[in-house]
Amino acid sequence: MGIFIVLEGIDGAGKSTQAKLLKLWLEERGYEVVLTKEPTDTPFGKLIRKLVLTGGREGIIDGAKISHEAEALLFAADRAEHVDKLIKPALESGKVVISDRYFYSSLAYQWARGLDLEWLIDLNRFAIRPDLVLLLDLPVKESMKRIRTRSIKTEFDKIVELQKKVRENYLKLAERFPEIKIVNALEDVDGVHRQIVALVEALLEK
Ligand SMILES: Nc1ncnc2c1ncn2[C@@H]1O[C@H](COP(=O)(O)OP(=O)(O)O)[C@@H](O)[C@H]1O
Ligand SMILES: Cc1cn([C@H]2C[C@H](O)[C@@H](COP(=O)(O)OP(=O)(O)O)O2)c(=O)[nH]c1=O
Repeated sequence: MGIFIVLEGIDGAGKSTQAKLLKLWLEERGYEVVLTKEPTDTPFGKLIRKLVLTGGREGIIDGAKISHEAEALLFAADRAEHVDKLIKPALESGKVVISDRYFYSSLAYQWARGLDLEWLIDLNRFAIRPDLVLLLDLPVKESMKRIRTRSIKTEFDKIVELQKKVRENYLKLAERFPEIKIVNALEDVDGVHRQIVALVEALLEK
């Protein structure tokens, strides 16, 4: 059976940067690595980007923003296919799977939108639990600097408010799910990579 590692964190935490570095580090040590992400690049993921990530401008009914429940169901549908068609087969063939976001994003973000956490956990019960979840944690003001969010003031304040709630949710989830390990994402790229390597080495030694 392969090894399943997930990177989580608020927008701009450094997940994609670290996922690429971790893939290289593992490949240099002879592991076969599949790097993937959620939302995926399948039709499900494309639909999510169209309906959800455009701020719902292209909502199903005359551009109306879709409900948070429908959003959660879309992310879960994308994940069901992701697990069935990519993650499970890759693990069964002994590969290391690194996913940039997974069901913990649904818990942190959709919970921040006011949905019931237990419902969200139930909705994602099919999702196989990773061996290690690397939570890249940092203050929102730093992450916002990194992604240089360009938006009008009111929008920006709303984004910051949401990201603060999401960060708090992730930290609460880390108390509930032992597979989540907190990484100080404030350090420079190499400093964050070194923290991640230490956690992955500990996992590989198990
Ligand atoms: N440790 C770091 N310190 C400073 N900037 C970083 C760090 N890690 C990534 N960045 C930069 O921050 C931005 C967001 O990084 P990215 O990996 O895309 O984050 P995410 O995938 O979590 O949204 C990119 O411009 C990236 O180059
Ligand atoms: C996977 C997932 C992501 N999200 C959110 C987190 C991010 O704000 C957004 C995905 O953005 P991001 O991870 O940056 O993907 P992309 O590289 O396509 O921009 O979707 C959820 O709300 N729930 C989920 O289940």
